[in-house]
Amino acid sequence: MIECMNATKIYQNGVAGVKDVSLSIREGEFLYLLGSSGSGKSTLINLLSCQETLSKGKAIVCGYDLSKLKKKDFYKVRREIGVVYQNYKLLPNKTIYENIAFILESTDTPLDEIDSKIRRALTMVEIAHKADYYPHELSGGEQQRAAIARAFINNPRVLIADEPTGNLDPRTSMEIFRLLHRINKSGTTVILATHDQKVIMNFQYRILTLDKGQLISDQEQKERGSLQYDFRKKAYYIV
Ligand SMILES: Nc1ncnc2c1ncn2[C@@H]1O[C@H](COP(=O)(O)OP(=O)(O)OP(=O)(O)O)[C@@H](O)[C@H]1O
Repeated sequence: MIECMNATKIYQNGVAGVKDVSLSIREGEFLYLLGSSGSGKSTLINLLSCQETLSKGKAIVCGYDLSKLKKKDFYKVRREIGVVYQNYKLLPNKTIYENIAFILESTDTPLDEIDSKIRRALTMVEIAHKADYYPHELSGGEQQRAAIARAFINNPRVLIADEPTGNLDPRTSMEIFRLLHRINKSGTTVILATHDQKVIMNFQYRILTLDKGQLISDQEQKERGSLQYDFRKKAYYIV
């Protein structure tokens, strides 16, 4: 589904956002992208979702070779990849419903399908009753659910979440993690970037760790159990 071979991004100021990253992500995987601030998580996400272009190396995403893809065809990759951001990026002057409709209208979805698609997506993220609210009228967790519904509305093959719980309390964060896992169970590949190394989820997962733009480890965990949050230790753990 995603293959990177020495993928490198050098910004105009000479800083390497990511350097010689090689990895392979299979369809349906749930994986964490860990790394401290500045380690290159957002750069890698922006490369994979065609928000940035490669400086060197190769990346193949959903069958598209990004090193050869023309700018006019970037939308083909973007429709396969939904991205969720820490600060939600919802349009403030549109209701939640309109925020999602905006995406569907720009992809030529037939008008008679728009309403049912939006209702289904909002039901999936459990905020159907807030469809006509504006973003500022929602809690952080609800706004993130709306952002997930928006990213998911075109059934992308990959959902990438860049620090989706950075602004949320632990309990709400856990609800968002559970939601992402539900989405993964339905077959979507999920990549969750975070610098919170204490986050541990309750089923099979893989952790890629970046440091100074380089991939320094790639581990797979097969542990299963149920997820608990320890408020004293401020950590998630499996029981
Ligand atoms: N547009 C840019 N121009 C120049 N340098 C950049 C740009 N964006 C990121 N960088 C640099 O690239 C490196 C990786 O940044 P990146 O934002 O990918 O890290 P990150 O792991 O996502 O960090 P955080 O967790 O703080 O969001 C950093 O040194 C950063 O300063």
